[in-house]
Amino acid sequence: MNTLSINQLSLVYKNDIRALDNISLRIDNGMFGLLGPNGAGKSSLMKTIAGLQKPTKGDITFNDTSVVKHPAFIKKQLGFLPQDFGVYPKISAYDLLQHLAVLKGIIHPDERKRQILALLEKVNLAAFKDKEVHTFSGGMKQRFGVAQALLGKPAVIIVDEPTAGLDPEERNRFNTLLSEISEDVIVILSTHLVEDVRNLCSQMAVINKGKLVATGKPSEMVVALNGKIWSKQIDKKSLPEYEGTYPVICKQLIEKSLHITVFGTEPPEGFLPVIPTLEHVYFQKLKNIE
Ligand SMILES: Nc1ncnc2c1ncn2[C@@H]1O[C@H](COP(=O)(O)OP(=O)(O)OP(=O)(O)O)[C@@H](O)[C@H]1O
Repeated sequence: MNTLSINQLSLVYKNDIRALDNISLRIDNGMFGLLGPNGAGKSSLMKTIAGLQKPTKGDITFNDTSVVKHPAFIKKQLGFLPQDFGVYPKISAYDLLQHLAVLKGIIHPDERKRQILALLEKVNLAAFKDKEVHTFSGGMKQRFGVAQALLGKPAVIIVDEPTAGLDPEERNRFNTLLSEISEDVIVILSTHLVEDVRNLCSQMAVINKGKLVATGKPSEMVVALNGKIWSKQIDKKSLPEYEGTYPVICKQLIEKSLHITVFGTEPPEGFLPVIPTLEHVYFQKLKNIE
């Protein structure tokens, strides 16, 4: 079992932006979803976990070794799948993996070849090993990204917004691949797609403005909202009035009419009960509605 322990972590950039504010989290094997709006601090947290930048305060330990004091320790055991690789060199998928494997320190040629072929098989790209990666579809590029992240058998894999720009079928295939991988390692999935976290992650955290606003098991967090979510179709003009009266979690246009969802321990007048979803949990925590 691997354990990543984040202890009272703060990060203030040179421009005085407090990107992380006293975050404490424990992450074990399996898929961990990191949710938050743009600018919440997700990338800052992932870069700090990866040992790419030092926090201003606090510590991160991976299997009891400090990542802050010994960044090389985690770097050796980490696979990173960024949102976008930028431009690919004009070489085949196999040759690119070869090159990246050397950079990762897989020095033995036979071991390198064995790992690369096994990974191409795993991500379903074996038939395309001689094709140049820049000719791949979005989904194929993401699967190639998984293959490169898995080189060297990492114990921690960080994926940043991996399904952005994928069509639904590619997204499904990619998500299945991620969940297969996460059985024996830590996979941290940073995203703003609540549905992906619901489908894939056994643990999650919500961060907002650098602060941890919630952490737990998605299924338990949803159950905790049972009997507390209510919805009503309203007239657009009366929205400000409703917003002034009730803790509104979300607003949704359904077939051109406006529906509002509110949080409440008692049923509000004229509202109907709604089965809670992780999206309700997300907005409730972001808006700090109790
Ligand atoms: N290198 C940097 N120097 C200064 N400020 C930064 C730096 N990187 C990020 N920030 C700021 O820190 C805050 C958190 O940014 P971060 O990129 O970690 O958020 P995020 O949750 O990953 O957002 P997104 O989903 O948009 O990538 C933002 O206000 C951002 O402008």
